[in-house]
Amino acid sequence: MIYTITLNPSVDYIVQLDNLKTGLVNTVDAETKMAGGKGVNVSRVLNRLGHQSIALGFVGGFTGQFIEKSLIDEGLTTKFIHVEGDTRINIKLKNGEETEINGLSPTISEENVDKLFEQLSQTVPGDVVVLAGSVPKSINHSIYSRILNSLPQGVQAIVDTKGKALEETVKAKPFLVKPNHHELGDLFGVKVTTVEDAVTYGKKVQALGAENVIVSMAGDGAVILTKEGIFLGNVPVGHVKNSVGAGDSVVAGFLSTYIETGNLKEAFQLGIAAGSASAFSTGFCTEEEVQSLRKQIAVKPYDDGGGQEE
Ligand SMILES: Nc1ncnc2c1ncn2[C@@H]1O[C@H](COP(=O)(O)OP(=O)(O)O)[C@@H](O)[C@H]1O
Ligand SMILES: O=P(O)(O)OC[C@H]1O[C@](O)(COP(=O)(O)O)[C@@H](O)[C@@H]1O
Repeated sequence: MIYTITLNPSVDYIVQLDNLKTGLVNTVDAETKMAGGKGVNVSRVLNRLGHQSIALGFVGGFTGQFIEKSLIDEGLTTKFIHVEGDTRINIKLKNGEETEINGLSPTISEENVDKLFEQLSQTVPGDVVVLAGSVPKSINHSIYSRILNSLPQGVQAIVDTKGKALEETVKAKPFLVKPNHHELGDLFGVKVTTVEDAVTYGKKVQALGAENVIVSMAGDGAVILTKEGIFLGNVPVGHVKNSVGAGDSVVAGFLSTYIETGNLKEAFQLGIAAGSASAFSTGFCTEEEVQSLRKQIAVKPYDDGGGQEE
C-alpha cells in the first residue's frame, strides 16, 4: 500500500485577478477552492493514474471537513486524524505573476502525533510512505526523520519538503527526495540556477543519505541522480495555467511508474509528464494528458566528465 502523509494540509483558494489594485476593493475574475497540501495532492494524482493510496495527516474544523469530503468524493481513501482548530487556507493569487499567502496551521498535540505513529506501525515491507509538505509549527521539524527511523525494514520513503525538515530527513536515508531548485539551493545556502548546479548539490544530498534525488527546475527541465547514474529530462512545451501541485504531480507520476516497472528512468519521465500536465491545466493532470506529454520527454544520461564528489 502507498501511504501519503500531509501534516499540514490546506484548502487552496486559487484566485485569478487580472488587475489587482492594492488599497481598493477588488473582485476576482475567477476562483477555485481545492483540497490541497503536498501529500493530499500526491494521493489525488496517484488516484488519477490508477493507483490506490491512503491519505494520512491532520485535519480540523470546517476546512478539514471540506478536505475530507472532497477527497472522498474524488474516490480517495483517507484516514486523517482530527485535531482542534481549523486546517489552514492557502491563497494563491494569479495576476500575471503568482503570489502565495499560506495560512497558519492548527496546533497539533503530542497525542495526535502519537496516533500517527500508531497508524504507521501498521506498515509492512513493500509499502511506500510519502512524506510531503511543511511541518506545522507545533510539531518539531525532526518528525520526518523520526518517522523514517520508525518504519519497518523494506518500507520505502519518499520525501518532498524543504528547510530544516529536509536537511534532517535526508540523513535518515529516504529512497527519494524531490526538492525544486530553490529548495535545493536553500539547503546549502546557495542559488541553484543551472543543471550543473543541480547535479553538484544533488550529489551532496546523496552523500548525506538520500538514495535518489530528483531536482525539478520548473520550465528548465529536471535531473535525477540515482545509483545507476545521473539523467536529465526536458519538459514539454505548453502554456502554464496553474503550477500549484505540479511538483506533487511529479512525485505521484514517478511513484506510479516506479511501482509498476521498478525502472527509475521511466518513472522519472512519467513524473515530469505528470508535473507538466498539471501545470498546463487549471486543476490537476488526467492520465490521458500525462500519457500524451510523456512522448515529448527525452531522458538522457548526464555527462559530468567523470568528475568525482569533492
Ligand atoms: N514552464 C513549465 N513548462 C513545462 N512544465 C513545467 C513548467 N513549470 C513547471 N512545470 C512542471 O512542473 C514540475 C514541477 O515544477 P517545479 O516548479 O520545479 O516544482 P514545485 O512545483 O515543487 O515548485 C516540473 O518538473 C515540470 O514537469
Ligand atoms: O506544506 P507547504 O510546503 O506549505 O505547501 C503547501 C502547498 O503546496 C501545495 O501542495 C502545492 O505544492 P507544489 O506546487 O509544490 O506541488 C499546495 O496544495 C499547498 O497550498
